[in-house]
Parts: sequence; C-alpha cells; structure tokens
Amino acid sequence: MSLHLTAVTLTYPDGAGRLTALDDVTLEVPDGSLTAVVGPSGSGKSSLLAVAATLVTPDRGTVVIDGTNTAGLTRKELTELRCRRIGIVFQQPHLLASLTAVEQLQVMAQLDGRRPRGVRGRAMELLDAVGLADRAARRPHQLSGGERQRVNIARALMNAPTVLLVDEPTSALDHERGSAVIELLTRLTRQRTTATVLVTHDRAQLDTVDRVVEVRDGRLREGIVVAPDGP
Ligand SMILES: Nc1ncnc2c1ncn2[C@@H]1O[C@H](COP(=O)(O)OP(=O)(O)OP(=O)(O)O)[C@@H](O)[C@H]1O
Repeated sequence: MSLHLTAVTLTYPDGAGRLTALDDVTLEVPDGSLTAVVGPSGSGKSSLLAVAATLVTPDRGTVVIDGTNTAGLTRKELTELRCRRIGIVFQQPHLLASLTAVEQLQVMAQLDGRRPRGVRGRAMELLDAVGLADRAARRPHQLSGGERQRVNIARALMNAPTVLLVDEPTSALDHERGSAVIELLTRLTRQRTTATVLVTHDRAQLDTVDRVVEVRDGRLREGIVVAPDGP
C-alpha cells in the first residue's frame, strides 16, 4: 500500500476561527489501483490532494507513503520523497514552450543536477505508452490540448513514482478526449502499479476506475457513488 491517509484533519485560518477543510479522512489506495475523488466545489478535494502530496501538513492524522510516515521527515527528506515517490499531474499541463515533448520528460530526471543514463530511452518509452512516440520532437504549440495533457501525464511518471496524484485532468478537454485521458490513467496505473488518486468534477468519465469516493464538507463517503451532484 503506497498511499495511506489515516484520520486526517486539516483546518485553515478563517477570520477569528478555523475552517475545517478535511475532517477525519481515512483513505487507503492499493498499488496498481485508481481511486477517483468527486464532490462539490469547496468540499475539500484539492486539500486532500495537497495533503497526499505532502505539500500541506495536516493538523491531525498521518500520511504514510511507501511505508514511511511523512510526519517524521525533515523538510529535505520530504522534498526528496516528493521527487522520487510522488508524481503530480496538474490541471493545466504547464509545459515549457521551448522544449520538445521528449525534452519535457528528460528535464524531470535532471532537475536535481544529475545526468543519469538512459533518460532519453525512458522518456521515449513513456511517450510511446501515452501514444505520442511520433510527436516526440514537437513543441507544445504543435500539440493538441489532449496531446499536451498526455505529455503532462508521461512527465509525472518519469521518475517512476509509486503515488500518482492527478488534479482535474479533463477540465480543458471535451468529453471524448476527457474519457480517453481517464482510460489512459487507469491503464498506466495498472501497468506501473502506482497508487493513483484522481480528483474530478466529472462523474460521467469514471467507468474504468477502480473506486469512487465522495468528499462532502471535508468528510469522505466510502463506496461507489453513482448519484449526480446534489443541490
Ligand atoms: N489556503 C486556504 N486558506 C483558507 N481556506 C482555504 C484554503 N484553501 C482552501 N480553503 C477552503 O477549504 C475548503 C476546501 O477547499 P478545497 O480547495 O479543498 O475544495 P475543492 O473541493 O477542491 O474545491 P474546487 O472543486 O472548487 O476546486 C473550502 O471551503 C475553501 O474555501
């Protein structure tokens, strides 16, 4: 189990008091499985992702990644863990305009100044896995929105993370392309045995995922949720 959140509570300052964004949330994500997190705006989905990414420290509860309780780590150790174990796919691809698709991936492996061997081969293999081997030499403006999002996903997998966190990856895509991206994420999750969490508004695209949980007012509801958003 690469990702295990236990009894996580997160509050933010709110005027004179505190706003509870996550309220006693427990979530286990098995390796090789994709859990989708749905819920209305402001319910706590992004907060959940930020805690799982170790970008935000909860008030209470534990975040265990690859068997390591992150509460016991120094800042430096946390940064290393994030770099090596966690892949994050943001809503917008934020690709670098001057780099080709394959270079966007290569740069990930060289961020810490090392120049490990086999980086280009690994980048090409990942581009192939997302169906973009023939687009490797293109720059972002020469790619479609869906293709840019697939480069974004391949880039997040470059350092072979065990936890993959994905924030609203389909918001800029039409339904068909959005569904294709979710299908791709499900396939990659199984192939690369990542523990994947996907935050999304769109329940219509979740046929292929392993599990759907819903956040409401910071609390997690277990089980498959098929009902549409309430009022
Ligand atoms: N940095 C912050 N400071 C104070 N309150 C915050 C902060 N970030 C989020 N919140 C509040 O915490 C609650 C949960 O926010 P969060 O962003 O996790 O919701 P969400 O489900 O991701 O929403 P959306 O779908 O609109 O992105 C909201 O009430 C929000 O206003």
